[in-house]
Amino acid sequence: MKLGAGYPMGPLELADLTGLDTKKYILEVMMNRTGNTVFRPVEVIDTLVSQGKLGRKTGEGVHYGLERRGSVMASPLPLRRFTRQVAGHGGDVAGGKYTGLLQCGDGTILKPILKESQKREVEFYERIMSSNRPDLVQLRKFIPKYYGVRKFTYNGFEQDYIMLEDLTDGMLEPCVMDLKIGRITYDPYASADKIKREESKYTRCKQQYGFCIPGYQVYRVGGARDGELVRGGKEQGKRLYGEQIVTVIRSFLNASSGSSCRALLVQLLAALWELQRVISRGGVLLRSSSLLLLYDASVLRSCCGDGGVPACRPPRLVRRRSLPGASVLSGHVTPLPSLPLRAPSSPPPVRSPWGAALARLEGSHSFDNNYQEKLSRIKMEYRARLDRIANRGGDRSPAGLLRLVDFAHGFIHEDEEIKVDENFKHGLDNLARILEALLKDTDEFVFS
Ligand SMILES: Nc1ncnc2c1ncn2[C@@H]1O[C@H](COP(=O)(O)OP(=O)(O)OP(=O)(O)O)[C@@H](O)[C@H]1O
Ligand SMILES: O=P(O)(O)O[C@@H]1[C@@H](O)[C@H](OP(=O)(O)O)[C@@H](OP(=O)(O)O)[C@H](O)[C@H]1OP(=O)(O)O
Repeated sequence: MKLGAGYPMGPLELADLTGLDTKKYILEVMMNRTGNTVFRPVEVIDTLVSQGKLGRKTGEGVHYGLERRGSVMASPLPLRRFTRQVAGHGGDVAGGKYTGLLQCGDGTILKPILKESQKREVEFYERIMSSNRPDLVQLRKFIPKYYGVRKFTYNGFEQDYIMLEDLTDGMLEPCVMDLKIGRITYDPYASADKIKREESKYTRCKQQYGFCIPGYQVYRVGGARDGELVRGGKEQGKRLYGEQIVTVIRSFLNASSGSSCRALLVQLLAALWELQRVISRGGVLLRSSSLLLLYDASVLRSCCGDGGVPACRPPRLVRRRSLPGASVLSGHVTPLPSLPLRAPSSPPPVRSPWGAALARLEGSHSFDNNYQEKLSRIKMEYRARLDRIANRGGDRSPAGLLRLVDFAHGFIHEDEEIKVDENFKHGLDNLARILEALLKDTDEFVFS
C-alpha cells in the first residue's frame, strides 16, 4: 500500500513509517491535505487501522492514537477534558454535552465547533496554513499548528472539532494567560444586541488598555506557596481595570514580590515585538481573538526559584568608580572592552537568551520605537556578553511562548484591500508597554 500521488513527499511504503517519527509524519500528511480536503488523511489512517497498526474506535470518546515516536500505537487514546484551558467556552450543558476543549494525549487538543461563526474560524485556519502570502506566512508563526476538522464522539455526543497543537504540551507546570485583544470585541457583522453585550463587559479595562483578561493560571514559584496553582476566570477578569491589570500580569509572571525573570520577559517581548511588526503590515482583521502567553513554571523555578542568583541575571558585578565619559553605566566589570553598539554579527559561542533575543530583534524598527532608550539595547548586549563570558547558557531559561487563538471573528483581507487592524495593534502596543516597564524594573540587577 502506498500513500496516494499528490503527497508532497511522494509515494511511500507504509512499512517505512515504523522507523519514523510517526506523529510528525502523519500529521504532516494531514497538514498537507488541509485546503478543501481535510478529511482525506482519514483514508490513510483507516488503512493503518485495518492493518492493526493504529487504534481507532469511534463513539466512546476515543480517537486515532498516534505515538510520539516509533511504531504506530495499536490501542486508542482516550479523550479527556482539557484541564489546562483558562478561558472560553466550557462546562456541561443540558444533557451532559461538554462544550470545552478536549485533550487527545498525543500533543493535540480539540476545540468543538459550537456555533456558526466558527466556520469562519475554520476558514481562517485553512487559509493561514495554506497561503504563500508573506504577511500570512509571518503570522502563521504565531498560530498553533492546525490539523483540520474531525468528527469525534465524547460522552455520547458526536461533534465536529478543530484539531490543534496543544501549546502546553510538554510543560510540567503550564502557566497560561488569555488576553483578549482589542477595545472592540465584535466584528463588522455583529447584531445590535451582540454589540451591546460586548460593550457591557470588561468595559473599563478595554478602554484603558485595549485588551482584557478573561482567564489565566499560574503555578507559584518560590516562597511559602511554591508549586500552588492559582487560577483566575472571566468573572474576576470582568472586574479588573487600572493598575490591577499590571498586578495580575506581574503575578502571572511570578513577579509579585520582586522582579520578573529577565530571560522570560525578553523572550515574550521579542515575540511580541515581532507580532507587532507583523500586525502593522496589515492583512488581517482580528476581533475577539486572544493572545496566549505561556511558560513552564518548573523551568522558571530552575532559573529564578532557588533563592540564589537567578540564571537570567548576571553574576554579581564588581562596582568600580565610573569611568570618564561613561556616567550612564554606573557599574563595570574590569575585563570588558568597550561595548559594541550593535549585536555581534556572529552567533555567540554559548547559547544565551539574550543573544537569541537580540538576534531576533536585528532590523526590528519596533524595538527602537517601543523601547526608546538606546541604553536598554546597550544593557542587553552587555548582558549577552556577560552570559558568554560567564558561560551561563540559555538552557535553563524559561521558554516563554506567545500565540494567537480564537478566530471566530477573524478575517483575511484580499490583497488589494490590506489595511492595518488599529484596534488589535493598539492592544498589542499597550501590552508591550507593560512588559517593557517590567523589563526596565529588572535593569537594576544588571547595573547595581
Ligand atoms: N492550541 C491551544 N493550546 C492550548 N490551549 C489552548 C489552545 N487553544 C485554546 N486554548 C485554551 O482554551 C482557551 C479558550 O480558547 P478559545 O478562545 O479558542 O475558545 P473559545 O471558546 O472560542 O473562546 P470564547 O468564549 O472567548 O469565544 C484559551 O484561553 C486557552 O486556555
Ligand atoms: O454569546 P456569544 O455571541 O456566543 O458570545 C460569547 C459570549 O457570550 C461570551 O461572553 P460571556 O460568557 O462572558 O458572557 C464571550 O466570552 P468572554 O467573556 O471571553 O468575552 C465569548 O467570547 C463570546 O463568543 P465570541 O467571541 O465568539 O463572540
